Amino acid sequence: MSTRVRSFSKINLGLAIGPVRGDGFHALTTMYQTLALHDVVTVSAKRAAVTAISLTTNDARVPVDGRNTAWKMVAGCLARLGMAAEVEVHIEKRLPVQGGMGAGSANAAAALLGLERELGVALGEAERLELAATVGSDVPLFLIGGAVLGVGRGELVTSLRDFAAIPCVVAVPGVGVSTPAAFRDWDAVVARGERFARGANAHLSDDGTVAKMGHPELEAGGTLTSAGIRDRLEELSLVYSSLSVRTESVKAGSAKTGVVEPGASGIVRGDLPEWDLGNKQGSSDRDQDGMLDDLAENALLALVRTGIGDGLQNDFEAVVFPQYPSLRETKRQLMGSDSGSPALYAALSGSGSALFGLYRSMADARAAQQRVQASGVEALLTATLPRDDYWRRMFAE
Ligand SMILES: C[C@](O)(CO)[C@H](O)COP(=O)(O)OP(=O)(O)OC[C@H]1O[C@@H](n2ccc(N)nc2=O)[C@H](O)[C@@H]1O
Ligand SMILES: Nc1ncnc2c1ncn2[C@@H]1O[C@H](COP(=O)(O)OP(=O)(O)OP(=O)(O)O)[C@@H](O)[C@H]1O
Repeated sequence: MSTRVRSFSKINLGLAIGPVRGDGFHALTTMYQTLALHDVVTVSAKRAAVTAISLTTNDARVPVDGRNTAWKMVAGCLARLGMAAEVEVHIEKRLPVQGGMGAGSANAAAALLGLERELGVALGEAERLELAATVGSDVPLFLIGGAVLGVGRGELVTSLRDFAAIPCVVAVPGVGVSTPAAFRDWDAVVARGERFARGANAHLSDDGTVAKMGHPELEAGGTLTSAGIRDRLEELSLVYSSLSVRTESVKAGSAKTGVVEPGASGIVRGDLPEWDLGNKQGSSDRDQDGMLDDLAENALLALVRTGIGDGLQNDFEAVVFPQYPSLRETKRQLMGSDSGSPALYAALSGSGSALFGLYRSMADARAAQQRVQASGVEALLTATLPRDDYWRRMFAE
Protein backbone atom coordinates (compact mmCIF):
# COMPACT_ATOMS: atom_id res chain seq x y z
CA MET A 1 0.00 0.00 0.00
CA SER A 2 1.14 3.54 -0.71
CA THR A 3 -0.36 7.02 -0.83
CA ARG A 4 0.04 9.25 -3.89
CA VAL A 5 -0.15 12.95 -3.17
CA ARG A 6 -0.30 15.77 -5.72
CA SER A 7 2.29 18.30 -4.70
CA PHE A 8 0.88 21.51 -6.20
CA SER A 9 2.98 24.59 -6.93
CA LYS A 10 2.60 28.29 -6.07
CA ILE A 11 3.20 31.67 -7.58
CA ASN A 12 3.71 34.94 -5.70
CA LEU A 13 1.13 37.43 -6.95
CA GLY A 14 3.02 40.15 -5.10
CA LEU A 15 6.21 40.10 -3.02
CA ALA A 16 7.88 42.91 -1.09
CA ILE A 17 11.23 42.35 0.63
CA GLY A 18 12.07 44.03 3.91
CA PRO A 19 15.22 44.27 6.00
CA VAL A 20 17.45 41.37 7.09
CA ARG A 21 16.43 40.12 10.51
CA GLY A 22 18.64 38.96 13.37
CA ASP A 23 18.30 35.33 12.21
CA GLY A 24 19.61 36.16 8.72
CA PHE A 25 16.20 35.86 7.03
CA HIS A 26 14.44 38.80 5.41
CA ALA A 27 11.12 40.15 6.55
CA LEU A 28 8.73 39.95 3.64
CA THR A 29 5.10 40.35 2.71
CA THR A 30 3.74 38.22 -0.07
CA MET A 31 0.51 37.02 -1.57
CA TYR A 32 0.78 33.37 -2.53
CA GLN A 33 -1.57 31.61 -4.93
CA THR A 34 -1.52 27.84 -5.54
CA LEU A 35 -1.45 26.48 -9.12
CA ALA A 36 -2.71 23.22 -10.63
CA LEU A 37 0.78 22.31 -11.91
CA HIS A 38 2.22 19.66 -9.62
CA ASP A 39 4.79 16.98 -8.80
CA VAL A 40 3.58 13.64 -7.44
CA VAL A 41 4.89 12.41 -4.08
CA THR A 42 4.27 8.75 -3.22
CA VAL A 43 4.69 7.67 0.39
CA SER A 44 4.60 4.19 1.88
CA ALA A 45 5.16 3.74 5.59
CA LYS A 46 4.78 1.18 8.32
CA ARG A 47 5.61 1.32 11.99
CA ALA A 48 8.92 -0.31 12.91
CA ALA A 49 11.33 -0.67 15.83
CA VAL A 50 13.81 1.72 14.22
CA THR A 51 13.20 4.57 11.77
CA ALA A 52 14.54 4.04 8.25
CA ILE A 53 13.80 6.61 5.53
CA SER A 54 14.58 6.07 1.85
CA LEU A 55 13.94 8.52 -0.96
CA THR A 56 13.97 8.17 -4.74
CA THR A 57 13.25 10.61 -7.56
CA ASN A 58 13.25 10.80 -11.34
CA ASP A 59 15.29 14.06 -11.28
CA ALA A 60 19.05 13.89 -10.70
CA ARG A 61 19.13 17.49 -9.36
CA VAL A 62 17.02 16.57 -6.34
CA PRO A 63 18.95 15.36 -3.28
CA VAL A 64 17.91 11.92 -1.99
CA ASP A 65 19.18 12.25 1.58
CA GLY A 66 18.60 14.37 4.68
CA ARG A 67 18.98 17.56 2.57
CA ASN A 68 15.70 16.80 0.80
CA THR A 69 12.76 18.84 2.12
CA ALA A 70 10.45 15.79 2.07
CA TRP A 71 12.99 13.77 4.07
CA LYS A 72 13.28 16.60 6.64
CA MET A 73 9.51 16.70 6.98
CA VAL A 74 9.16 12.93 7.46
CA ALA A 75 11.95 12.85 10.05
CA GLY A 76 10.50 15.87 11.88
CA CYS A 77 7.00 14.44 11.92
CA LEU A 78 8.12 11.06 13.30
CA ALA A 79 10.20 12.80 15.98
CA ARG A 80 7.21 14.90 17.05
CA LEU A 81 4.96 11.84 17.13
CA GLY A 82 7.61 9.91 19.10
CA MET A 83 7.16 7.12 16.55
CA ALA A 84 9.56 4.94 14.55
CA ALA A 85 8.68 3.81 11.01
CA GLU A 86 10.09 2.51 7.76
CA VAL A 87 9.24 5.15 5.20
CA GLU A 88 9.74 5.18 1.44
CA VAL A 89 9.19 8.40 -0.48
CA HIS A 90 9.25 8.74 -4.26
CA ILE A 91 9.20 12.21 -5.84
CA GLU A 92 8.07 12.34 -9.44
CA LYS A 93 9.38 15.75 -10.56
CA ARG A 94 7.36 17.62 -13.14
CA LEU A 95 7.95 21.15 -11.80
CA PRO A 96 11.13 23.12 -12.42
CA VAL A 97 13.85 22.84 -9.77
CA GLN A 98 14.94 26.28 -8.47
CA GLY A 99 12.02 27.77 -10.35
CA GLY A 100 10.54 29.94 -7.62
CA MET A 101 7.37 27.83 -7.70
CA GLY A 102 7.91 26.35 -4.25
CA ALA A 103 8.30 22.86 -5.68
CA GLY A 104 10.60 21.54 -2.98
CA SER A 105 8.47 23.17 -0.29
CA ALA A 106 5.31 21.59 -1.69
CA ASN A 107 7.03 18.19 -1.77
CA ALA A 108 7.63 18.53 1.97
CA ALA A 109 3.99 19.32 2.71
CA ALA A 110 2.84 16.45 0.48
CA ALA A 111 5.21 14.03 2.22
CA LEU A 112 3.77 15.02 5.61
CA LEU A 113 0.18 14.50 4.48
CA GLY A 114 1.06 11.18 2.82
CA LEU A 115 2.92 9.97 5.91
CA GLU A 116 0.05 10.89 8.24
CA ARG A 117 -2.39 9.00 6.03
CA GLU A 118 -0.14 5.96 5.78
CA LEU A 119 0.38 5.73 9.54
CA GLY A 120 -3.20 6.69 10.43
CA VAL A 121 -2.01 9.53 12.67
CA ALA A 122 -2.13 13.32 12.45
CA LEU A 123 -0.25 16.17 14.05
CA GLY A 124 -2.32 19.04 15.40
CA GLU A 125 -2.86 22.01 13.05
CA ALA A 126 -0.51 24.34 14.93
CA GLU A 127 2.16 21.66 15.24
CA ARG A 128 1.99 20.96 11.50
CA LEU A 129 2.48 24.64 10.67
CA GLU A 130 5.32 24.95 13.14
CA LEU A 131 7.08 21.87 11.74
CA ALA A 132 6.54 23.13 8.18
CA ALA A 133 8.20 26.44 9.07
CA THR A 134 11.32 24.62 10.29
CA VAL A 135 11.66 22.96 6.87
CA GLY A 136 11.31 26.17 4.82
CA SER A 137 9.64 29.57 4.71
CA ASP A 138 7.46 28.50 1.76
CA VAL A 139 6.24 25.21 3.26
CA PRO A 140 3.39 26.40 5.56
CA LEU A 141 1.45 27.97 2.67
CA PHE A 142 0.99 24.46 1.25
CA LEU A 143 -0.89 23.46 4.41
CA ILE A 144 -3.50 26.10 3.52
CA GLY A 145 -3.70 26.36 -0.29
CA GLY A 146 -5.62 28.82 -2.47
CA ALA A 147 -4.88 32.51 -1.90
CA VAL A 148 -2.61 32.92 1.12
CA LEU A 149 -1.06 35.95 2.81
CA GLY A 150 2.54 35.34 3.95
CA VAL A 151 4.35 37.59 6.44
CA GLY A 152 7.29 37.18 8.83
CA ARG A 153 9.87 35.43 6.63
CA GLY A 154 6.95 34.07 4.57
CA GLU A 155 6.10 31.30 7.02
CA LEU A 156 3.35 33.13 8.94
CA VAL A 157 0.38 32.32 6.77
CA THR A 158 -3.25 33.38 6.73
CA SER A 159 -5.89 32.20 4.29
CA LEU A 160 -7.28 35.03 2.19
CA ARG A 161 -10.68 35.00 0.58
CA ASP A 162 -10.34 32.58 -2.28
CA PHE A 163 -10.64 33.27 -5.98
CA ALA A 164 -12.17 31.29 -8.82
CA ALA A 165 -9.70 29.49 -11.07
CA ILE A 166 -8.14 31.58 -13.81
CA PRO A 167 -6.02 30.57 -16.84
CA CYS A 168 -2.30 30.90 -16.25
CA VAL A 169 0.83 30.35 -18.33
CA VAL A 170 4.10 29.52 -16.59
CA ALA A 171 7.28 30.22 -18.56
CA VAL A 172 10.20 28.02 -17.54
CA PRO A 173 13.48 29.58 -18.68
CA GLY A 174 16.43 27.22 -18.75
CA VAL A 175 18.20 28.85 -15.79
CA GLY A 176 17.90 28.23 -12.06
CA VAL A 177 18.02 31.19 -9.65
CA SER A 178 19.40 30.56 -6.16
CA THR A 179 17.00 32.03 -3.58
CA PRO A 180 19.68 32.95 -0.98
CA ALA A 181 21.78 34.60 -3.71
CA ALA A 182 18.77 36.61 -4.92
CA PHE A 183 18.13 37.88 -1.37
CA ARG A 184 21.84 38.81 -1.06
CA ASP A 185 21.69 40.68 -4.36
CA TRP A 186 18.66 42.58 -3.12
CA ASP A 187 20.58 43.59 0.03
CA ALA A 188 23.45 44.83 -2.13
CA VAL A 189 21.27 47.12 -4.23
CA VAL A 190 19.46 48.42 -1.15
CA ALA A 191 22.82 49.07 0.54
CA ARG A 192 23.99 51.00 -2.51
CA GLY A 193 20.87 53.12 -2.17
CA GLU A 194 19.64 52.14 -5.63
CA ARG A 195 16.47 50.53 -4.34
CA PHE A 196 14.44 50.40 -1.22
CA ALA A 197 12.06 47.78 0.07
CA ARG A 198 8.94 49.32 -1.31
CA GLY A 199 5.42 49.24 -0.05
CA ALA A 200 1.94 49.98 -1.16
CA ASN A 201 2.53 53.33 -2.85
CA ALA A 202 5.86 52.81 -4.52
CA HIS A 203 6.25 51.30 -7.98
CA LEU A 204 8.95 49.64 -9.97
CA SER A 205 9.08 51.12 -13.41
CA ASP A 206 9.72 48.94 -16.44
CA ASP A 207 13.50 49.26 -16.20
CA GLY A 208 13.36 48.20 -12.55
CA THR A 209 13.86 51.69 -11.13
CA VAL A 210 11.78 52.46 -8.09
CA ALA A 211 9.47 55.41 -8.55
CA LYS A 212 9.17 57.43 -5.39
CA MET A 213 5.46 57.97 -5.66
CA GLY A 214 3.53 58.83 -2.55
CA HIS A 215 6.57 58.52 -0.35
CA PRO A 216 7.46 61.90 1.16
CA GLU A 217 10.68 60.64 2.71
CA LEU A 218 11.99 59.48 -0.66
CA GLU A 219 10.54 62.28 -2.70
CA ALA A 220 12.54 64.62 -0.48
CA GLY A 221 15.64 62.60 -1.42
CA GLY A 222 15.85 60.80 1.93
CA THR A 223 16.30 57.09 2.59
CA LEU A 224 13.95 54.77 4.37
CA THR A 225 14.83 53.62 7.87
CA SER A 226 14.42 49.93 8.80
CA ALA A 227 11.42 50.84 10.89
CA GLY A 228 9.97 52.70 7.92
CA ILE A 229 10.46 49.66 5.70
CA ARG A 230 8.80 47.44 8.28
CA ASP A 231 5.84 49.81 8.38
CA ARG A 232 5.59 49.54 4.60
CA LEU A 233 5.48 45.73 4.80
CA GLU A 234 2.71 45.87 7.37
CA GLU A 235 0.83 48.32 5.23
CA LEU A 236 1.18 46.03 2.21
CA SER A 237 -0.17 43.01 4.11
CA LEU A 238 -3.24 45.08 4.95
CA VAL A 239 -3.52 46.03 1.29
CA TYR A 240 -3.40 42.36 0.16
CA SER A 241 -6.04 41.39 2.71
CA SER A 242 -8.27 44.33 1.89
CA LEU A 243 -7.90 43.74 -1.86
CA SER A 244 -9.39 40.28 -1.56
CA VAL A 245 -12.27 41.65 0.53
CA ARG A 246 -12.75 44.59 -1.82
CA THR A 247 -13.01 42.40 -4.89
CA GLU A 248 -15.52 40.20 -3.10
CA SER A 249 -17.74 43.15 -2.34
CA VAL A 250 -17.61 44.10 -6.00
CA LYS A 251 -18.72 40.57 -6.80
CA ALA A 252 -21.46 40.60 -4.18
CA GLY A 253 -23.09 43.38 -6.17
CA SER A 254 -23.22 41.16 -9.23
CA ALA A 255 -26.18 38.79 -9.58
CA LYS A 256 -24.04 36.60 -11.84
CA THR A 257 -21.42 35.56 -9.37
CA GLY A 258 -21.36 34.32 -5.81
CA VAL A 259 -19.28 35.43 -2.85
CA VAL A 260 -16.52 32.96 -2.15
CA GLU A 261 -15.91 32.16 1.48
CA PRO A 262 -12.51 31.05 2.74
CA GLY A 263 -12.29 27.28 2.46
CA ALA A 264 -15.20 27.20 0.04
CA SER A 265 -14.78 26.12 -3.54
CA GLY A 266 -13.98 29.52 -4.97
CA ILE A 267 -15.78 28.31 -8.04
CA VAL A 268 -18.34 30.46 -9.72
CA ARG A 269 -19.51 27.87 -12.25
CA GLY A 270 -19.24 24.13 -11.91
CA ASP A 271 -17.24 23.65 -15.10
CA LEU A 272 -14.13 25.65 -14.19
CA PRO A 273 -12.50 23.12 -11.84
CA GLU A 274 -12.72 20.38 -14.44
CA TRP A 275 -9.80 21.94 -16.26
CA ASP A 276 -7.10 19.52 -15.39
CA LEU A 277 -4.09 21.57 -16.27
CA GLY A 278 -1.82 19.99 -13.74
CA ASN A 279 0.03 17.91 -16.31
CA LYS A 280 3.22 18.90 -17.98
CA GLN A 281 1.64 19.44 -21.39
CA GLY A 282 -1.24 21.38 -19.94
CA SER A 283 -3.56 19.71 -22.40
CA SER A 284 -7.28 19.54 -21.94
CA ASP A 285 -9.98 17.89 -24.01
CA ARG A 286 -12.50 20.49 -23.15
CA ASP A 287 -13.03 23.63 -25.14
CA GLN A 288 -12.78 26.37 -22.55
CA ASP A 289 -12.84 29.31 -24.86
CA GLY A 290 -16.46 30.15 -24.20
CA MET A 291 -15.69 31.14 -20.61
CA LEU A 292 -14.91 34.77 -21.30
CA ASP A 293 -18.00 36.25 -19.68
CA ASP A 294 -17.62 34.32 -16.45
CA LEU A 295 -13.93 35.02 -16.26
CA ALA A 296 -14.51 38.70 -16.83
CA GLU A 297 -16.32 38.67 -13.47
CA ASN A 298 -13.58 36.72 -11.78
CA ALA A 299 -12.51 38.16 -8.44
CA LEU A 300 -8.87 37.38 -9.05
CA LEU A 301 -8.96 39.42 -12.23
CA ALA A 302 -10.55 42.25 -10.30
CA LEU A 303 -7.79 41.98 -7.72
CA VAL A 304 -5.13 42.05 -10.39
CA ARG A 305 -6.70 45.12 -11.99
CA THR A 306 -7.02 47.01 -8.73
CA GLY A 307 -3.97 45.48 -7.08
CA ILE A 308 -1.18 46.46 -9.43
CA GLY A 309 -1.37 50.07 -8.32
CA ASP A 310 -1.50 48.94 -4.73
CA GLY A 311 1.73 46.97 -4.72
CA LEU A 312 1.02 43.68 -6.51
CA GLN A 313 4.56 43.41 -7.81
CA ASN A 314 7.63 41.33 -7.12
CA ASP A 315 10.75 43.06 -5.73
CA PHE A 316 12.98 40.23 -6.96
CA GLU A 317 12.51 41.44 -10.55
CA ALA A 318 14.77 44.40 -9.74
CA VAL A 319 17.74 42.09 -9.08
CA VAL A 320 16.97 39.03 -11.22
CA PHE A 321 16.14 40.83 -14.51
CA PRO A 322 19.45 42.73 -14.74
CA GLN A 323 21.31 39.42 -14.25
CA TYR A 324 19.14 37.47 -16.69
CA PRO A 325 17.90 40.05 -19.26
CA SER A 326 16.16 37.31 -21.26
CA LEU A 327 13.68 36.94 -18.38
CA ARG A 328 12.49 40.52 -18.89
CA GLU A 329 11.91 39.64 -22.54
CA THR A 330 9.94 36.52 -21.54
CA LYS A 331 7.80 38.68 -19.25
CA ARG A 332 7.06 40.95 -22.24
CA GLN A 333 5.98 37.93 -24.27
CA LEU A 334 3.72 36.76 -21.46
CA MET A 335 2.27 40.28 -21.23
CA GLY A 336 1.66 40.47 -25.00
CA SER A 337 0.59 44.10 -24.66
CA ASP A 338 0.51 44.64 -28.42
CA SER A 339 -1.21 41.33 -29.16
CA GLY A 340 -4.90 40.50 -29.23
CA SER A 341 -4.42 38.29 -26.19
CA PRO A 342 -2.71 40.41 -23.52
CA ALA A 343 -2.13 39.20 -19.98
CA LEU A 344 -4.00 40.86 -17.13
CA TYR A 345 -0.83 40.51 -15.12
CA ALA A 346 2.58 38.91 -15.56
CA ALA A 347 5.49 38.69 -13.14
CA LEU A 348 8.43 36.68 -11.89
CA SER A 349 7.40 34.03 -9.36
CA GLY A 350 9.35 34.13 -6.08
CA SER A 351 13.02 34.56 -6.87
CA GLY A 352 12.49 33.00 -10.31
CA SER A 353 13.40 31.91 -12.80
CA ALA A 354 9.80 30.91 -13.61
CA LEU A 355 7.49 33.70 -14.74
CA PHE A 356 3.72 33.58 -15.00
CA GLY A 357 0.93 35.38 -16.82
CA LEU A 358 -2.77 35.45 -15.92
CA TYR A 359 -5.34 35.63 -18.71
CA ARG A 360 -8.96 36.47 -19.31
CA SER A 361 -9.62 33.26 -21.27
CA MET A 362 -8.03 29.94 -22.15
CA ALA A 363 -7.75 31.15 -25.75
CA ASP A 364 -5.65 34.14 -24.61
CA ALA A 365 -3.54 31.85 -22.42
CA ARG A 366 -2.89 29.46 -25.32
CA ALA A 367 -1.84 32.37 -27.53
CA ALA A 368 0.59 33.54 -24.83
CA GLN A 369 1.96 30.02 -24.46
CA GLN A 370 2.68 30.01 -28.20
CA ARG A 371 4.36 33.44 -28.05
CA VAL A 372 6.72 32.24 -25.34
CA GLN A 373 7.41 28.88 -26.97
CA ALA A 374 8.16 30.58 -30.30
CA SER A 375 11.10 32.29 -28.57
CA GLY A 376 12.45 28.89 -27.50
CA VAL A 377 11.35 29.06 -23.85
CA GLU A 378 9.24 26.23 -22.39
CA ALA A 379 5.75 27.40 -21.41
CA LEU A 380 3.13 25.42 -19.49
CA LEU A 381 -0.59 26.01 -19.65
CA THR A 382 -2.27 25.73 -16.26
CA ALA A 383 -4.78 27.46 -13.98
CA THR A 384 -4.79 28.88 -10.48
CA LEU A 385 -6.05 26.38 -7.91
CA PRO A 386 -8.65 27.53 -5.38
CA ARG A 387 -8.41 26.16 -1.84
CA ASP A 388 -11.27 23.70 -2.06
CA ASP A 389 -9.91 22.16 -5.27
CA TYR A 390 -6.46 22.10 -3.75
CA TRP A 391 -7.65 19.79 -1.00
CA ARG A 392 -10.14 17.85 -3.12
CA ARG A 393 -7.53 16.95 -5.73
CA MET A 394 -4.57 16.45 -3.43
CA PHE A 395 -4.81 12.68 -2.98
CA ALA A 396 -4.29 11.08 -6.37
CA GLU A 397 -6.01 7.77 -7.27
C1 LIG B 1 11.48 33.45 -2.53
C2 LIG B 1 10.33 32.70 -1.92
O1 LIG B 1 10.10 31.50 -2.64
C3 LIG B 1 9.08 33.53 -2.03
O2 LIG B 1 7.93 32.77 -1.83
C4 LIG B 1 10.63 32.35 -0.48
O3 LIG B 1 10.90 33.53 0.23
C5 LIG B 1 11.74 31.36 -0.31
O4 LIG B 1 11.28 30.38 0.55
P1 LIG B 1 12.09 29.00 0.77
O5 LIG B 1 12.65 28.52 -0.53
O6 LIG B 1 11.20 28.09 1.55
O7 LIG B 1 13.28 29.54 1.61
P2 LIG B 1 14.01 28.90 2.89
O8 LIG B 1 14.35 27.48 2.59
O9 LIG B 1 13.23 29.21 4.12
O10 LIG B 1 15.31 29.79 2.89
C6 LIG B 1 16.33 29.61 1.94
C7 LIG B 1 17.28 30.79 2.06
O11 LIG B 1 16.66 31.96 1.48
C8 LIG B 1 16.92 33.11 2.24
N1 LIG B 1 15.67 33.66 2.76
C9 LIG B 1 14.49 32.96 2.65
C10 LIG B 1 13.30 33.51 3.09
C11 LIG B 1 13.35 34.81 3.66
N2 LIG B 1 12.23 35.40 4.09
N3 LIG B 1 14.51 35.48 3.76
C12 LIG B 1 15.68 34.93 3.30
O12 LIG B 1 16.72 35.57 3.40
C13 LIG B 1 17.88 32.67 3.34
O13 LIG B 1 19.18 32.86 2.85
C14 LIG B 1 17.59 31.19 3.47
O14 LIG B 1 18.70 30.48 3.96
N1 LIG C 1 12.12 17.90 -2.66
C1 LIG C 1 12.95 18.72 -3.33
N2 LIG C 1 12.67 19.05 -4.60
C2 LIG C 1 13.48 19.89 -5.28
N3 LIG C 1 14.59 20.42 -4.78
C3 LIG C 1 14.92 20.13 -3.52
C4 LIG C 1 14.11 19.28 -2.74
N4 LIG C 1 14.66 19.19 -1.52
C5 LIG C 1 15.76 19.96 -1.55
N5 LIG C 1 15.94 20.52 -2.74
C6 LIG C 1 17.02 21.47 -3.09
O1 LIG C 1 16.46 22.78 -3.02
C7 LIG C 1 16.84 23.58 -4.14
C8 LIG C 1 15.67 24.50 -4.56
O2 LIG C 1 14.53 23.73 -4.74
P1 LIG C 1 13.13 24.25 -5.28
O3 LIG C 1 12.85 23.62 -6.59
O4 LIG C 1 12.11 24.05 -4.23
O5 LIG C 1 13.38 25.80 -5.50
P2 LIG C 1 12.36 26.92 -5.76
O6 LIG C 1 11.29 26.43 -6.70
O7 LIG C 1 13.15 28.11 -6.13
O8 LIG C 1 11.66 27.13 -4.37
P3 LIG C 1 11.10 28.46 -3.76
O9 LIG C 1 9.99 28.92 -4.62
O10 LIG C 1 10.62 27.94 -2.43
O11 LIG C 1 12.25 29.40 -3.69
C9 LIG C 1 17.22 22.59 -5.22
O12 LIG C 1 18.31 23.10 -5.94
C10 LIG C 1 17.58 21.31 -4.49
O13 LIG C 1 18.97 21.14 -4.35
